[in-house]
Amino acid sequence: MWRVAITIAGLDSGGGAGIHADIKTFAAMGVHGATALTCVTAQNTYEVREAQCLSPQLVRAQIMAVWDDMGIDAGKTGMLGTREIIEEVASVVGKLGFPLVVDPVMVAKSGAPLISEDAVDVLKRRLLPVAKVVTPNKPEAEKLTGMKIASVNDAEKAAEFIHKEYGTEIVVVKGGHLEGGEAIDVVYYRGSFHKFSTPRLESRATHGTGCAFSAAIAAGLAKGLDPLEAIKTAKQFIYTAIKYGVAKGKGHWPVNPTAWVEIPAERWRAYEELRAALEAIRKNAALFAKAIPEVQSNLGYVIDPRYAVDVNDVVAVPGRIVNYMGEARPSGPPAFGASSHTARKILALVGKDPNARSAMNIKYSPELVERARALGYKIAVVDRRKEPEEAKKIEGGSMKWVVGEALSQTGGTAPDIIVDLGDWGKEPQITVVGRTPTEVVEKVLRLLS
Ligand SMILES: Cc1ncc(COP(=O)(O)OP(=O)(O)O)c(N)n1
Ligand SMILES: Cc1nc(C(=O)O)sc1CCOP(=O)(O)O
Repeated sequence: MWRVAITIAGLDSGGGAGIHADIKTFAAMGVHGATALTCVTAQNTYEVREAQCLSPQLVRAQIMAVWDDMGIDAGKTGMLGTREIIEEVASVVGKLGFPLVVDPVMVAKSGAPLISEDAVDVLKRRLLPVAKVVTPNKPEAEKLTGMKIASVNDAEKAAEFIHKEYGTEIVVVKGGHLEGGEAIDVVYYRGSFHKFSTPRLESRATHGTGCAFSAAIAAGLAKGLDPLEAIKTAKQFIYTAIKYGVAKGKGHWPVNPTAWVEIPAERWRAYEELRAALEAIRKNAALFAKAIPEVQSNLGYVIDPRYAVDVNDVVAVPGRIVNYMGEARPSGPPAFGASSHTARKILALVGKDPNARSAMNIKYSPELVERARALGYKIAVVDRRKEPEEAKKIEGGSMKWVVGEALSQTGGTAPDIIVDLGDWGKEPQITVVGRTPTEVVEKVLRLLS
């Protein structure tokens, strides 16, 4: 069943915070997202240039238009701009009664005010009493309580104070601005404290964190999750959104709410692509068997390089592709993290050429190199005897060195094949490179045919 969540918030023209962050979050969390726009800001990752708010009546009309048509299962507020808008939102939410998460946005990361000074009191006295959850960060909690917050203990006192003073049922004081190796959020709920923590990320991608976090809680509530479950999931969600942030802009980069669904989707796509390519090898098993080297072959495929961190993001064949009685056979179904050499080679390749996402090692022979030349393949030849001792000592250093040498011959874009002439105790090999495993398999087939 579809659930509806509404964001009552401002627009950030840079798309990092405000309603953009909220709607991306709603979509990633699987709820239908609706909007009541409060203010328009001309904003990017480093400054707010202009801001203009709509009339309170128009904000109410947007909420009512959604309510009258599909109902609202939960909502959240972000930038509310003026005291009049806050009063109107408090009045309409109080009447409709859907669970509301208030992100008490006061100042943008760039330092610009997002709410007028005289509105903070209205937010405390009118909006917080009708909210189910409020999610202040340290400076916001300090402003709401008048307390200084320097520790988890202080955060607990502030959370309890906000509940008792303003009546919000659940208070989440976020730990992003506190010191320590873990970012600990403190939750006050029904007389008890709960802590949710994730490792602290030293990331530049923090624009929109408060927006996406509160939207994720609202999405959880809209789906009917227990509030603590909704907060716990939102914490994991925002960790992912920061870790895989959008590396764009001159200031604080935008968080990436879609990483939550894009990464699992990418892994599935990569798995399926590799499976299809292995099927093509099976169909030509006798031909491929001739190309299996002593160390055996592997075929790997990395997920979208924006999300690739290490060998666990490369899908390959566990136990490699072997020559079994004259037929090439994958030893098992594809798995992530199944390859070391091929995976490192691919990671080094995509680090320089984002299109070179797949590779397979095959047996070296001068005839195959000649055939590649005849086919017009772009070829790089690497002499492993020249590999410096330092590269050999580093984990995965050799693969990086081979790829670096190869791409220095081809102007920075990946060749079709890298010919590795081997060294003492190192079998010479050919690595066939392509955008997808299917393309790699096709290139190998052409070489062997
Ligand atoms: C339109 C708009 N709404 C909210 C914000 C706040 O976003 P940000 O500055 O990233 O701070 P957090 O709330 O995410 O901590 C904004 N800048 N613009
Ligand atoms: C053992 C070996 N060495 C290679 C090289 O290119 O030097 S390719 C290879 C076989 C594949 O290994 P994996 O399963 O770790 O990808």
